[in-house]
Amino acid sequence: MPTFYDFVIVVLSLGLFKFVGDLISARRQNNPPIPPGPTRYPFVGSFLSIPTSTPWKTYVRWSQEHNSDLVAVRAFGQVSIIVNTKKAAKELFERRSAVYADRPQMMMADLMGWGVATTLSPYSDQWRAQRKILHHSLNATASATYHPMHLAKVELVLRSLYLDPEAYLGHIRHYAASMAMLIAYGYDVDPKEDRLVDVAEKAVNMISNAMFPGAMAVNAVPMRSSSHLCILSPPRLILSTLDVVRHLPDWFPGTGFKQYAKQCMALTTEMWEAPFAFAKRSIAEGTAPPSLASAHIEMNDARGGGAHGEKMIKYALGTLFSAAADTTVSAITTGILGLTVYPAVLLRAQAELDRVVGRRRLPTFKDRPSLPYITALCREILRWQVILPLALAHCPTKDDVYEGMFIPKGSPVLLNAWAILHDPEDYPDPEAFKPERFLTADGTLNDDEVQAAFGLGRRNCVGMHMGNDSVWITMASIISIFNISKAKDEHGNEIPVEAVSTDEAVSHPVPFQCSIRPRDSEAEELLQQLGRDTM
Ligand code: HEM
Repeated sequence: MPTFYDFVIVVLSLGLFKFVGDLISARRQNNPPIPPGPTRYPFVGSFLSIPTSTPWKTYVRWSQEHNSDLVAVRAFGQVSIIVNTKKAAKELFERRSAVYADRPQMMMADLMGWGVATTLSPYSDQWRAQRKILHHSLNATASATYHPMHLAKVELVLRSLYLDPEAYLGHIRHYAASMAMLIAYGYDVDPKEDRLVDVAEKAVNMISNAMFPGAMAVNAVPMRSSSHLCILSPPRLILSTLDVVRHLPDWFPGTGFKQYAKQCMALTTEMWEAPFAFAKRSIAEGTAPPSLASAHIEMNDARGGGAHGEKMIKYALGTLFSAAADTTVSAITTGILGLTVYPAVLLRAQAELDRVVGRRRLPTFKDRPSLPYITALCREILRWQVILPLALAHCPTKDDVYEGMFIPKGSPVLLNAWAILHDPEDYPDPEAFKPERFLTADGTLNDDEVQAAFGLGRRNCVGMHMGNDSVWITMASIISIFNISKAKDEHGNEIPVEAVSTDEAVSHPVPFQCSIRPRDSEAEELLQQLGRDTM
């Protein structure tokens, strides 16, 4: 990881451009004021106030202090805007979606090999081509065709939890990775150790760390505009700065980040290429199982899409794995955390399952309409510990004004999904894990599908149906078979569990211990039956 020295060098070099930045922003003097925010000092602006830990909470506080839906951080001439209310988020990301469909481009993401991913691509033909492939493969109807795969993989999760409950996180990781790899490439993941999964997980971790505020000073150098970590604005000027920084030799002080980027680039290259090469090889050998890769390669060949079309498929499917696996793991782990800390929720969920499904079989997707409490529980998981608390940064393609506040073209605009999903007006007692908040008085589901957890507007999550399916079937199945509670130490005392999540772009519960045991002999019998069927 880069050192503090890297940080100082990059910040100082950015400062050199402050004067020119001011000149350019003077052009905008006639515009309304930017949204309020923390005190801005000469030269650094509000750089020193940018929070590095749970920033989403600090942004809510600023929003309340200034009585404003939007707050802004201004540092070294660059403005980043944070959208903290549902009203403003709907207006900007949904009603003005054509303006807010772009992503800020980070030099660091590009150096790490992530610039081609659907998630981080600018609003461009490349993004449209990849989004079309993913939408075709992940819309509600397509996602329903993966239900049998979910059921088979969830049985493996249950069996693994039975045999080795302490390693629950590994079992969940295996489930999420194997679903994504199977759907995308027809590739069956090795449960013990799998090179392709290992590589992709490491690459995802590296970008998730690099995108978090304060994690990587070089994020301060944007490529085309910037992200909320990226601190300077005038694009052309920055490009020249970027060229200097990017091409400095590795021994040059302050360029430690390049090593980090190089390590990641090796991983991302393998992540894009290796599984796709596997799919192509199996097509050529006539052994390819049905997968998105084989379907899209066939369609691309039929329409003469050539090498460019194939590249789009490769990046779209590589993105599928990287976007699906980590988020799904975080959601399911959050569910286990919620049940560990709130035992009454587990009992109510088990009662519903017992009434509707009984004890002699596992729940299936067909039971979903009759299990509103389980669905409410899954919504509460996504609301309670928001998985991407600040979603992914958008940026406007032209200058804009919201309620008298100026939003400069190209500035990173962040959806504070955490703020929206923890607004006490909509979610009283927001820190508590209460699935019933999604039920009406007569016990049916209300119409709040926690959209903000999946982002809003044209760049919202294209995999939300598959994400919801994964969380729902895994939670329903685990709850129907296991009791989950706090683990005990060697003296029989409960080990306390704190519901805290990590400071990353994709936030995960901080590792915690829990006890996962079959509910009773009936559950154990069912588990043994699964063992016989799946061995
Ligand atoms: C519970 C699980 C998931 C959560 C909470 C989640 C959340 C999100 C969020 C917040 C965004 C950013 C939206 C924005 O910028 O406004 C996003 C984007 C995205 N997600 Fe998900 N996601 C989940 C699962 C998945 C799955 C399973 C897939 C694929 C199978 C997927 C694929 C994507 C892609 C490709 C994007 C980028 C969209 C774009 O930039 O056009 N996600 N997701």
